Amino acid sequence: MTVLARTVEATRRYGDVLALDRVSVDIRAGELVGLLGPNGAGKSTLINLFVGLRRPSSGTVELLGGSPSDPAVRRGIGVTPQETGLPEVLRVGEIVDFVSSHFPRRAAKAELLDRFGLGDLVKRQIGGLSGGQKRRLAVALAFAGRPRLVFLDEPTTGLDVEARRALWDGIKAFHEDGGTVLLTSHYLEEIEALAERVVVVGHGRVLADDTMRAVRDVVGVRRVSLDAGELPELPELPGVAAVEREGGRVHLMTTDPDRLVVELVRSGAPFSGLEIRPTSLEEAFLTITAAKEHAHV
Ligand SMILES: Nc1ncnc2c1ncn2[C@@H]1O[C@H](COP(=O)(O)OP(=O)(O)OP(=O)(O)O)[C@@H](O)[C@H]1O
Repeated sequence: MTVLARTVEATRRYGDVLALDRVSVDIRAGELVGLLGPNGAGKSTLINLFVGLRRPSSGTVELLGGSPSDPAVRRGIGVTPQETGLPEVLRVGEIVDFVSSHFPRRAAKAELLDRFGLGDLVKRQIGGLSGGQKRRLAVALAFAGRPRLVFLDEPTTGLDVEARRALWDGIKAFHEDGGTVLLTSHYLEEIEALAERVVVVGHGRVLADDTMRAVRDVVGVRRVSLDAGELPELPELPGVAAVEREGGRVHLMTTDPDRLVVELVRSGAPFSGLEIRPTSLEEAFLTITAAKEHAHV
């Protein structure tokens, strides 16, 4: 499958800060990739390398078969950064025309605005839009030049559920037409709802890069919950990656729930209300991050 963007062993330092550490990632044509990681993991830095806003300290970055620093290459992509400032006095239709005019291929304005639920606002000044409408417009503008590849850095931050869904629909429609997307998000359900592939980053490193299902399966973390009654401490149990307490209820994260339950019964500790369930992506991701951190200590 054609690779549209690629980093090979890309490292980026800001002074003493190692924001990205030998990251190799391929974005292939037609993929919708979610980039997931905690604050400061290096997600924005990776996007900035791909779109030519930053250069790697070492390693290479390729974009659409060329260099991200080439403006002709960059015309093939669309970007919505984390923070956007749009001129307040321009009207919605005017800003779409302005942005589209920089590209050889332009999206149909009405269709673009409809896709992001902005169809009725074409004549509205940007200063008169709500925060959610502004954000949707900023994301819609990434699609104005009919790009092959779109980078969205936390596209739905600050949006309510309805606005978020309108935005998801716009992104999905682009992807269903064959478009390629790399998006970062703090909303894990967003990555789960949109992306087929997840790249998990932490401390500038790629911790996992696989299908959503595989990332879960590889981690394979299950949550074993039980009521431990009056017991102040549970006995030492094997394979527990993390423990959470909620009143009298204890949640144990483990990759081997069967063995844990056997050992729990063997220990003779009183418990009730046993429940085992798969973890959410967030829990899985926190567990991988914690495990890798542990491994590097
Ligand atoms: N311009 C800069 N100057 C100095 N340090 C920077 C700069 N940009 C980013 N960093 C640092 O690089 C690291 C990675 O930051 P980056 O913004 O890429 O993370 P992120 O995963 O996008 O975080 P967030 O989810 O908070 O947006 C952080 O430690 C950050 O403080």
